[in-house]
Amino acid sequence: MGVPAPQTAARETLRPVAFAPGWAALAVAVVPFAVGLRLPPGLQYAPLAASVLLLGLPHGAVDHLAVARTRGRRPDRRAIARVVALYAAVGGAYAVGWFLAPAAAFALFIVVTWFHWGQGDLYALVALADAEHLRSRAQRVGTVVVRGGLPMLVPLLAFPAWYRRVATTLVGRFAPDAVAALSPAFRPDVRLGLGLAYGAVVVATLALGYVRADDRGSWRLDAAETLGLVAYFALVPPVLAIGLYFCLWHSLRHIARLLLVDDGATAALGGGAVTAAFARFARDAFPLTLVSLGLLGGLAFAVPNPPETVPEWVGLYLVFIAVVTLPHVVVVTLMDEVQGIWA
Ligand SMILES: CC1=C(/C=C/C(C)=C/C=C/C(C)=C/C=O)C(C)(C)CCC1
Ligand SMILES: [Fe+2]
Repeated sequence: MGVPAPQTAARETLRPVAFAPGWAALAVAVVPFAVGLRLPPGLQYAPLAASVLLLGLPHGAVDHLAVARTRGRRPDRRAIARVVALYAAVGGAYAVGWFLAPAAAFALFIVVTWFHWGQGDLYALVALADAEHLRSRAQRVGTVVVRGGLPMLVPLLAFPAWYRRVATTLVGRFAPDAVAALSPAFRPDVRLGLGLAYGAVVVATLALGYVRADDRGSWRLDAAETLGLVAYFALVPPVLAIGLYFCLWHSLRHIARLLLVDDGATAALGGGAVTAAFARFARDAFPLTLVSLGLLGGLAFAVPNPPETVPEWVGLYLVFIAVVTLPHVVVVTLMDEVQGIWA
């Protein structure tokens, strides 16, 4: 992938900012659980709650500008209107789907997040970490399956009861009994089968990358992150694990990507002004983050069983995230296309 010259310096500045906080936070979070301590459940919801304003929700609130910028254009009214229409049509249809078939909508949420978080990490590897070991499209598809499966499948294998509880909370805003349709996914034999198939894809993808690598530096990074995340999602209870990962891993990497298509931010980063670049992002993301909060409040009134407890509010928030993630994935896939991430 060709990187335009002004971006080279910006990328150098951004790389540690995009990667290090995620590595550090996840490594620290593993420690108490690895030595057998427990954290109060109230605390475990904190990162997901914080994601409403910090990094998480805002990382998608620049979608209306992102496609045009990725194409090297200034986002004009028509470009913004197209993205708003995409959100209304795709997000709107999926929101209706949650009311009509909540269990199926939940299953789709997991599949879509699997793809989306996988594609986010593929970008980080290819464009930020210069992963030259990922040469073919097959390897890149394998990497998306591997990286997305870490947050979506490993918790199902390690913490099925938590997973079911969260599924029940989301589906329960609509139809409490509907969650029974998801029961097969929690059966030990089904989980074992999924775990074995997934393990085979992890081993095959990493082995192929090892064979194809000239200089093994980027392969080592890929393998270390993958195995580190297996340990992380196997040890840290999922609400906490996903809350931290969403903010400091997925969203931070995506914000770094957004800064690299914003000429003003790229210029600031080229001069080492990291804070100024992130301030530009915050300014761009602010209006639609506010709109999102309004829509989330509206959703709370619209669902048959409005949320009352913190876990139920977090469940409703996740339904809202699901609805906005589907159009967000279309935007990010267009960015992938323009930037040749799957080449
Ligand atoms: C919290 C949680 C879960 C699901 C979280 C999901 C699916 C989050 C998706 C977020 C997205 C798509 C953000 C946008 O980039 C699981 C896996 C059921 C396990 C239990 C805890
Ligand atoms: Fe995202």
